[in-house]
Amino acid sequence: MAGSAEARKLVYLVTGGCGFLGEHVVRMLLEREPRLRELRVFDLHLSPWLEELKTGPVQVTGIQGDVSEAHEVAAAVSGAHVVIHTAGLVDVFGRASPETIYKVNVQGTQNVVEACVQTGTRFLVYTSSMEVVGPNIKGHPFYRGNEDTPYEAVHEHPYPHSKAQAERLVLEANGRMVHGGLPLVTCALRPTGIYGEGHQIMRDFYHQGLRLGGRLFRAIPASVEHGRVYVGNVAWMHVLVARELEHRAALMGGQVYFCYDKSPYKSYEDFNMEFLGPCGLRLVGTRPLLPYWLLVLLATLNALLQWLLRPLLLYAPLLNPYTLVVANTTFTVSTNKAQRHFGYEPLFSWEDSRTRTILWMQGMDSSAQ
Ligand SMILES: NC(=O)C1=CN([C@@H]2O[C@H](COP(=O)(O)OP(=O)(O)OC[C@H]3O[C@@H](n4cnc5c(N)ncnc54)[C@H](O)[C@@H]3O)[C@@H](O)[C@H]2O)C=CC1
Ligand SMILES: CC(C)CCC[C@@H](C)[C@H]1CC[C@H]2[C@@H]3[C@H](O)CC4=CC(=O)CC[C@]4(C)[C@H]3CC[C@]12C
Repeated sequence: MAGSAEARKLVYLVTGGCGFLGEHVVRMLLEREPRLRELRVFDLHLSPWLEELKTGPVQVTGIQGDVSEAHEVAAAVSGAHVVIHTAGLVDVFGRASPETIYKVNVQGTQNVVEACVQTGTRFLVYTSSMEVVGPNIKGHPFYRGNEDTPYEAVHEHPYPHSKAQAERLVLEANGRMVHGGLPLVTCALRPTGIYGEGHQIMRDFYHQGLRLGGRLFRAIPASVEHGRVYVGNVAWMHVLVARELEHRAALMGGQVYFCYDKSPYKSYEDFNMEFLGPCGLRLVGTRPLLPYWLLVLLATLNALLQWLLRPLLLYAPLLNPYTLVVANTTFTVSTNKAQRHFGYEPLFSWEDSRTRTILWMQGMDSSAQ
């Protein structure tokens, strides 16, 4: 009877449901949560593909709204059993002001928590980030660490700072009484760098490579490991956590989990080449072509130009002092906490994840011609 009309009783809300990760969470819920009756997709901008999802057995409701507007959030949350809060302003390039980042990421999350409390929603899953831990600006390596590995988290950049504050709000809300007198159960998932179908930065690297005659130039030593996780597995973790929070509230409530899978440990650039290579690009150099001090200089120059040009135009290149430190500092996780706490196993093998990402990139290539 799984999936039949009688078994379908739950209402889920996914904030940021039209984003890169959000879309995968939405599609995964429709495929793998047979108890779903209604799926609310809340986003600043609703995507056209939502319409195609409205023909199935689950009622899919698109809600155009802003997480920083408390009344809009409360209206969307009211009557939902579970909230998966993925909405966020992902900006490490200086496109948005620090104030806007805080408003969306911190105030928006506070609004979600308060809406749960006011309206009686008991289960809240928050998409946090590896960035709440690091890499820190001192460039300390985090080598295959887990949720308990000590690390000096120093947040000066608005994005990681806002994600850390938001994560704390979510975890501190665990156990608060919601309307109706039952306790709120919350937890936070911390993906490392997500990749897969729809990944904008991968798209940017691909187009940059095409502009450079099919070449990219190595900037980071191959020995610097950067944690990556496939978007389908991150979505699957969200679906599992949302399902299991009810049954394992005492164990999982207030906990953080890194998102991990079997993606190999590699440098940021070598990992990208797993997909860009089969699309015809080549990474030039076995060692960085430019010395590190020159990259630091260029990154600083970019930051200066951004500041000088701000009154006239938005200059926000990929390279800045923050992204250089993140890309140039080892940060990888090795943990089985999600497996121990709620039986998580990656749904997609590394081979599947790789193939799916390559096919997406090749499709993007032909649709651009
Ligand atoms: N992309 C990555 O590598 C990682 C992302 N994350 C987190 O995962 C979450 C999703 O990130 P992505 O899918 O990569 O980003 P994204 O930018 O593709 O998706 C974010 C979604 O949130 C929506 N949104 C932004 N501001 C909003 C607002 N004020 N009200 C309502 N909706 C709003 C956007 O319209 C977008 O659809 C974020 O919370 C991010 O911090 C965490 C770790 C790594
Ligand atoms: C040309 C440079 C030397 C290399 C630029 C690469 C950078 C743009 C990216 C390297 C590492 C990425 C970040 C990392 O994967 C962790 C992240 C987690 C998040 O929650 C959001 C995205 C990001 C900050 C991601 C952003 C791009 C990089 C900095």
